[in-house]
Amino acid sequence: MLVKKVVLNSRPGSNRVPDPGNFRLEETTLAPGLEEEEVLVRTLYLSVDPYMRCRMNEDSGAEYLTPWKLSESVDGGGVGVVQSSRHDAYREGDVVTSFTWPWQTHAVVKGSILQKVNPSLVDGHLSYFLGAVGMTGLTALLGMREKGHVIRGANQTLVVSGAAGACGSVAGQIGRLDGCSRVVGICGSEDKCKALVERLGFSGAINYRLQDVTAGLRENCPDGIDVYFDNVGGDVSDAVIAQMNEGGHVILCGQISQYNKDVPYPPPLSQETQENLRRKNITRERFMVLNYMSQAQDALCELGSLVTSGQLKVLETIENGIENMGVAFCSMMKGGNLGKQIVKISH
Ligand SMILES: NC(=O)C1=CN([C@@H]2O[C@H](COP(=O)(O)OP(=O)(O)OC[C@H]3O[C@@H](n4cnc5c(N)ncnc54)[C@H](OP(=O)(O)O)[C@@H]3O)[C@@H](O)[C@H]2O)C=CC1
Ligand SMILES: CCCCCC(=O)/C=C/[C@H]1[C@H](O)CC(=O)[C@@H]1CCCCCCC(=O)O
Repeated sequence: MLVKKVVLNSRPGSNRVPDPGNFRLEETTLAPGLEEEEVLVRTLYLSVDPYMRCRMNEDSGAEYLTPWKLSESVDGGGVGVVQSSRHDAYREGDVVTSFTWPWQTHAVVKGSILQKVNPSLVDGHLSYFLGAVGMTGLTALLGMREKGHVIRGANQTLVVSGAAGACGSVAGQIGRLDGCSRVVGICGSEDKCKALVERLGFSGAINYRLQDVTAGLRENCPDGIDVYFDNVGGDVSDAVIAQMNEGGHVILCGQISQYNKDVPYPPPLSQETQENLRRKNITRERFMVLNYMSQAQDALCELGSLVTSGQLKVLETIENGIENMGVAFCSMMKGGNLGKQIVKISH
């Protein structure tokens, strides 16, 4: 069978913005037949995610991330359908997902990398398994619950950076559903600010590209900030932490503003921000969703029922075609996505 695949064409270098030309589309032939434990899958949707920027480097900078190899198939989150199987757990027609799905139109994979999913959990919106009812939704839900210390009725203000993205858009909604009295998002466009307030029920939104973040926070958070879901790091996070209340909590989810720079993860904080954290006794704990997979099944069921009951709104940006994987990835890294960036590969 002739299939299309995306390989890493070149590395951007650890201090540069990635370019779609860093990826290359190739054709390859899948050998007929399957070995024992193997599964032939057809790809429906692929995910592009910020951590992939680190996998483009020769040294990913994180112990749990392996660098992609030059001229080899790239991989990440994917969802698809089983076409044939020699693994006991999978049958033709099953919908399956994986964190390490090859960027190919079809692929032969080991059954052990797959998990079977139930389409009724997402009312048939299978791309949600890569977003709100998948890895980024889990990150938002479990990150808020494990590190946010939200107490219903405690009149807490939550601020979310990267708020119109995949994790941020769900984290803000979970904060509201769990009882925060004010939820303010920080993001990079007027359209995104509008979507946060009008579609997702955020109390306010700040466009960090146009507005002074410090002034915007003073206006939107008159009682200070109790919980901060941090997706971006850098200057935006310094400004948020400066207005946090005594005993507040930072959920250190990601630091995308630093991923095109040659710095370790998590990147070092300024002296002033370190001093702010210490003086106000603010916790700032690293959260990594992969460390909480024992809670994943229950959390995914909760996310699924919040979505299907309409309590959790889902935002997605869908690009079409495997040839556009690099375009979609680079666009997401620059803020081209509203909600989860997905690429549709086949029907
Ligand atoms: N800890 C964990 O287990 C996990 C962590 N993450 C982390 O969560 C964060 C969000 O990921 P995800 O939701 O998938 O991605 P998003 O859907 O949020 O997409 C990335 C967004 O980052 C914003 N951005 C890009 N550059 C900057 C910058 N310099 N300053 C501020 N914002 C910027 C852009 O939005 P805008 O228009 O607002 O600039 C862009 O849309 C990332 O840091 C990621 O690494 C993700 C999954 C799991
Ligand atoms: C170095 C920057 C990491 C910032 C945090 C982040 O984005 C983490 C993302 C992971 C999250 O915990 C769940 C995931 O799916 C992301 C990692 C995926 C791991 C795949 C590993 C594949 C491999 O390296 O072989």
